[in-house]
Amino acid sequence: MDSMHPDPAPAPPPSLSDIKAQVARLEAAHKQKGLPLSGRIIHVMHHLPVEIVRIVPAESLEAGGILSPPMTPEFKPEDVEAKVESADAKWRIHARTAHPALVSGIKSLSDTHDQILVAWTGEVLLQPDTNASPQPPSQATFPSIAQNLLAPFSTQQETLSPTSPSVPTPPPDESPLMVFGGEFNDQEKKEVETELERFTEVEQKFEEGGRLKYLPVFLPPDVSKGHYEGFCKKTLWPLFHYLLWLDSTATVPSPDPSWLAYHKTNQMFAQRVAEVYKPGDLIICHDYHLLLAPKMIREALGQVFHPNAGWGTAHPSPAAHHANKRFDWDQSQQSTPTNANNDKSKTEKLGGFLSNVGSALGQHLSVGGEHGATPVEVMIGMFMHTPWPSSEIFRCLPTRREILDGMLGANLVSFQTYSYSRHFVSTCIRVCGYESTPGGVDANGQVTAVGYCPIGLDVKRVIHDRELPGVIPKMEALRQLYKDKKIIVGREKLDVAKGVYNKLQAFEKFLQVYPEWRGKVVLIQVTTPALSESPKLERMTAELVSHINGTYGSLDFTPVHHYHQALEKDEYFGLLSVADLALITSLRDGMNTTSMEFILCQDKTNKSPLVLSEFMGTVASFQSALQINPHDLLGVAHAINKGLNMPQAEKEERHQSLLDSVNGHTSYTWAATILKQLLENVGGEHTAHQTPALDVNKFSQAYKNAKKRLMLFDYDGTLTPIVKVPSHAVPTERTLSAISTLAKDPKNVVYLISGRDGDFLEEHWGHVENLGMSAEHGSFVKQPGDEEFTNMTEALDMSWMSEVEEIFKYYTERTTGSTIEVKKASITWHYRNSDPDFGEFQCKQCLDLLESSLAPRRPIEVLVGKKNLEVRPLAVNKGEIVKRLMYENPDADLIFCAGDDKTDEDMFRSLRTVFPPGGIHTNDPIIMKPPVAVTSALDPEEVAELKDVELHIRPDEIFATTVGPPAKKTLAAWHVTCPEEVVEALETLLESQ
Ligand SMILES: O=P(O)(O)OC[C@H]1O[C@H](O[C@H]2O[C@H](CO)[C@@H](O)[C@H](O)[C@H]2O)[C@H](O)[C@@H](O)[C@@H]1O
Repeated sequence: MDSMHPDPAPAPPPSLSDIKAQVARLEAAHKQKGLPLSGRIIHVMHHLPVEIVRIVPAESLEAGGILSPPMTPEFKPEDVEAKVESADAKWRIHARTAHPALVSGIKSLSDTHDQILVAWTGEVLLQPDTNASPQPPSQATFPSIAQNLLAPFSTQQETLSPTSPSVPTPPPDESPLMVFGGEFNDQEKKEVETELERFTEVEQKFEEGGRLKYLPVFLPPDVSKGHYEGFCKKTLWPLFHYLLWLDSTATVPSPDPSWLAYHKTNQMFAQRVAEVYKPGDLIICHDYHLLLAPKMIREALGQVFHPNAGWGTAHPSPAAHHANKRFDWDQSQQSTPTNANNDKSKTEKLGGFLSNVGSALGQHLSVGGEHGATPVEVMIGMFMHTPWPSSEIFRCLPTRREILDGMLGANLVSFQTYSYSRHFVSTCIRVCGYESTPGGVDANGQVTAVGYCPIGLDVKRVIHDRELPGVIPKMEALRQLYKDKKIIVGREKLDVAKGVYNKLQAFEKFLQVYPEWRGKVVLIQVTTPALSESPKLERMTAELVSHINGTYGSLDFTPVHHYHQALEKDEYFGLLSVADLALITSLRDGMNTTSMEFILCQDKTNKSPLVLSEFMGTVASFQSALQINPHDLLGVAHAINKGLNMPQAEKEERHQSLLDSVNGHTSYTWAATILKQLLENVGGEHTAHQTPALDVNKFSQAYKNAKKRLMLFDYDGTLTPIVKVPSHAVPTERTLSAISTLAKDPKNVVYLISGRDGDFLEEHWGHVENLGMSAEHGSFVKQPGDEEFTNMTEALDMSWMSEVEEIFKYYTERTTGSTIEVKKASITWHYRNSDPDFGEFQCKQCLDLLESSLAPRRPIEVLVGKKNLEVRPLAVNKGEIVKRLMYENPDADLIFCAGDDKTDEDMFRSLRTVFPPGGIHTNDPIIMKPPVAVTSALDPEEVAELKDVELHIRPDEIFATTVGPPAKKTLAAWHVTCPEEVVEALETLLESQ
């Protein structure tokens, strides 16, 4: 390895067939366990891999109106001021080169799955119908490198080249294209949908595999512009590429209109997904354009999110039931037009159907199918194609929380590299206070798995392109042109993050420190315009090129050839094939496909070395490249020299290892792996089991019917939200009032069962009449009406407290912000206010120490709480207190018990374990023996006098309720999402009596 980077080299990749077999096994296992997978995947990505052209009669374009210039910089607005008058539009669809790795990856899953691709139409181009048949683009339109050789920096129109070797791609007409700047009416939307269906039918005839349907999202132009050119390119892109401070425009206005467009776009995508979703579909959202989509899709599908507790299911309404008739693939296939005559009616049917479902979605939507059926888990994956920055960078984003919560709506978030995934986890911990667990990011009990898998090339396509008949002549021409010279090649967008300027500086340094190479090496640098054109960067680049050429060139020799234009395929692959070295110096890049294409092209020729920036996703897989820090110009110069002098045997060895990596991590293996990762993270214990929302009506009815009720409440996180400082967690008036009213009712026995000490409980709850309290996890109990707490630990050895306190002190001194809460019979170490990562790390260390050194020889139990570690006597816990209360109140015919954290699970367990294993089959009472919490405080003689009691309660009269998301692992039978909902449920209950 030539440099340091944080990513481990990936293990040799499994073959595509192995991954696909794993996918099939996972799907079969899920189905067997009752998860009804539909066999469909809905992909959600920014724009369709097509270009939509609207053909309008030439005479219908006239000055002024609704057109706007396309994003290509060479377009002049004055050329395109025109408007459309005729409704008689026709459409033409072309394949387009957009994200070929992603698109080929998606397509490769069509052999096993029916797929839908939900994406924006892209800018729709307008073309006057001159009745002229389309002309293939002539060579003259795009001057070749050879023709351009001595031309200075120039700007040329970018070519659109087909993505697939076999798909028919009508060449662009030479008549000028303009962008349709208006909104689509319903008729036009239907027409575009029909054309897309027709296009995909044709496309699929040429491609292997199954069906992939394109479902366009029609964004109003101001929304699509604000979304992409605005928030995506001006805010997210610089942020994710560490360019925040390089561009003064990164200062975000407030409110940021581009954020509103981003939000709106994600919402429109989510609604479009909801229109076609069927229970059992897998949904995969792609890239930074759609970070809010996972959460919004859940919302559009009727799941509700609570910031403190994750996802729950919205209560379905009759409208929802009606709307739950889903878009059916086969039905839509039947209505796929087969000839021009029946196109219209059938497409109208489809369009009408979609818009009906869409409007119903505007109200409520249940994802569970028929009423009463168990809702099918909504399964969402998200893949980030760009880098993910350090949390220190990400936290500058004003909308950071919304973005993270949006992404965490997914079951899985996956990245290109391990280090991006690590940054993401750390960001969730630092920005949101969520926790990192072995399963992923835990957002209050809702776990999102975090993975990584580098994307690769569509190797078949590149091999095909590399062997196009036009490539060899281009290679020969280039060799002839640069006879006796070494060729260094680079091809990037002219975007600061791509590091072209640094590359030129490093090349200059190389010529400075290795004078022997002067006149013997050329750098052919091709750049394509970035969307956010930076005239400053263009100018600086041009100036530096002139400077290098002026300094190191001569009348008949130019060391740097810079072409700011798109290349013809032949030229591009020819150039990659003949090069003696590829130089890629990105300052930050999610992945980089040029380096992979270079490796594939070199397989047929020189096996030339690759000099690669260590700040790119690719680098982890390319250990055999000459890895460089692009900021270290001298280091890059040395690497160039090393590469140019490399012995052939070493070149071949390095090349083989790079080639193995390219062949092992293709776009196909990537897509199959993402699918596998998603399947590994759905239908599990956490996600498949959804604890139902507390049925308040049922609860109220049972409460009304009951003659005696046990009402048991945990405190922190149940009756009051978790806050930073423990002493600030005080009850609200509403909470006090609800609990006081319950406690006043003679039919009720009401207890707080808390980890807090008696003093705290007394201070805030002591005035509530008839309220029982259990403090410090059952170490102290105060019966309703009593004045004092009884110490249940009196007889216990408590000498361990000072030892624990010593250990906690050690960690407190070393963990800024952490504190110790010493109670009477237990002790808590809090790290909520410490650095989140470090606090968690220290907590794990401390836990290890306590469990390995103290717990085996002392009568203690160590509990991991909410950003705390607690140690309490082994003999007491909240579960024992619950048993004691059941024993003391055997005639109770309703029990409500609410809690939020792990210690409260002891209560829920006790409520279950009093019933015989295998359930109750008769009306016979349940015999309960005196529990430890009763016997431990008594002499043996007193114990002997105690009797078993008969309980008459039935499981459905017990409302064990956890506070947290439905997917939380719990023994409770019901859930509410937050403390406010506990109080609301009590208020509803009291009002209904
Ligand atoms: O059994 P509980 O009533 O839920 O009490 C458990 C512990 O809660 C308190 O700590 C937790 O809540 C604090 C206030 O919201 C929060 O700052 C802290 O991070 C949480 O861990 C309390 O301080 C402990 O003594 C209790 O044992």
